[in-house]
Amino acid sequence: MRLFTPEAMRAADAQAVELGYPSLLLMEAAGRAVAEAARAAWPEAESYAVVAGKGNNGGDGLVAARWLHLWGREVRVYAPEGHRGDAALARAALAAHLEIEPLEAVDLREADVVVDALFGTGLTRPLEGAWAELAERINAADRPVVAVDVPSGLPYAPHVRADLTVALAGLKPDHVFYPGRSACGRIQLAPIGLPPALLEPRELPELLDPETMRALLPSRPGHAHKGSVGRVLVVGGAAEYTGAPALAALGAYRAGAGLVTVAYPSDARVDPPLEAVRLPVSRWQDARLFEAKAEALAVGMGGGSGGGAAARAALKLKKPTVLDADALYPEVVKAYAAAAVPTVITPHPGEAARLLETGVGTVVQDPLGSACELARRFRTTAVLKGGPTVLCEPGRAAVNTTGNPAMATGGAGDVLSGAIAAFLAAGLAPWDAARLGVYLHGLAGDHLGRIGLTAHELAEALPVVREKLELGYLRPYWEAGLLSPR
Ligand SMILES: NC(=O)C1=CN([C@@H]2O[C@H](COP(=O)(O)OP(=O)(O)OC[C@H]3O[C@@H](n4cnc5c(N)ncnc54)[C@H](OP(=O)(O)O)[C@@H]3O)[C@@H](O)[C@H]2O)[C@@H](O)CC1
Ligand SMILES: [K+]
Repeated sequence: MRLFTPEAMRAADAQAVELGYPSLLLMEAAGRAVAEAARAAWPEAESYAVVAGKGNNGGDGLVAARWLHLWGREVRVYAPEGHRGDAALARAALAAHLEIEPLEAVDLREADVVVDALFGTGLTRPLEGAWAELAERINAADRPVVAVDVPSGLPYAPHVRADLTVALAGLKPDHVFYPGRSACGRIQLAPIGLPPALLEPRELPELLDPETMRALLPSRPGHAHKGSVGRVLVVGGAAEYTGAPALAALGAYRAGAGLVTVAYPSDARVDPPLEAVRLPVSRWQDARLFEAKAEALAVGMGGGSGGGAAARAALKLKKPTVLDADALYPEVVKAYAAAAVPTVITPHPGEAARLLETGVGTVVQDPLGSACELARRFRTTAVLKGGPTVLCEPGRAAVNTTGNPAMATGGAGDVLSGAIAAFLAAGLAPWDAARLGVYLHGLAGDHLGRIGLTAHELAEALPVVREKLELGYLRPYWEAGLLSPR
């Protein structure tokens, strides 16, 4: 599954038409899918109000109105004049059954459900005047709202707030990024007949789904031993951050590492898990660091002001490395790129801004663009943490579909770095280790769910959700009937 920009969606649509697929069939499938989704979501509803706009989103609404009417529901339809193309045909088909009232007559008092078909992906600017007023009225009516494709007005304000959004053909940024996502309510993806080949353009970001992630899980052969399934060296810790390396070690073990060694300054009271090998060093150039048995490293967590020095020392091992927190300085990450060491960097927006020498606001406003700039500038796999976490490496990008705001808690990032390092150590390429680590970590957060969860619990939940994934129990959130994780 890919994340479609409105332009990419239009391009797929146009390609289907070029291949000979009649565009009216797409609109018919879209409108009917909306009607079916509304009927399934509110089976008791008898009366509907369909508020349609002047473009194809409105056309979809007119098709939905016809089907709801044919199924015996009470339907009032409000739409402006002047539809063109397929929307005009949808209007003609509806007009054979029902009177279409002007938008000035909108009355939502008798409606059990409101269908919002004002604007979809063709919106080019914020709603104003009468259009803005209509969106506000839909919200004020306090009725269940089903949005056609996207809640009208997004990504700007004002916009409709829906209970159910029927995403047509593919998911778009407002179904995935905030604030759009919180205005969508439940999200249901409706295939409308586009040929599957048009729905997987490789240049668009991938939305992580359970099936793809399951295929990445490293296998555990019967003759496995602790030295054969991936050993991780965690390098970090400082006087004031003693928990971070311990949580990274726990994350690595809970993601399946065979052996974890934790190297930390001997004057810091780091307390690694009982199962870890301890490597207190009085200086980062200690020879024992370079002899540590590990196939991958997690570096920088809780490193404080010594994080850069720790990362420079760890670079000498020349092993695949996750760079986090106090290792995330431009000169450090550039040194790894220059040494051609495979890296995954895991910044939060503040650290990403530091690396890109820009403001946090810029990063938050365009997470995908920022992650891709990090990947390009530092020749690395970039994991930009957030809601949702996005990933990029030169030539490809992905958006995570698991996780929730309860995971905004101290130490959660350390667990993630440890988990990604465990997958690197198991032999996965940086892109696969990063995607799998991020996906499982979010899944652990969704499994725990409640605000107040701790990083420690996140690590503990990793084997539980891994098993669910392995057994094929999971479905992507956009499949019918599933709640989007906020
Ligand atoms: N595979 C697919 O993708 C399929 C997509 N389908 C559907 O098509 C939808 C996209 O349809 P669309 O392109 O006609 O755009 P839509 O959102 O109806 O609005 C366009 C109109 O709004 C206007 N306008 C813009 N901003 C405005 C503003 N602020 N305030 C006022 N007016 C504004 C703009 O004109 P403008 O004023 O900019 O000249 C234009 O007249 C998509 O979401 C899906 O529902 C399906 O039918 C089948 C297959
Ligand atoms: K809409």
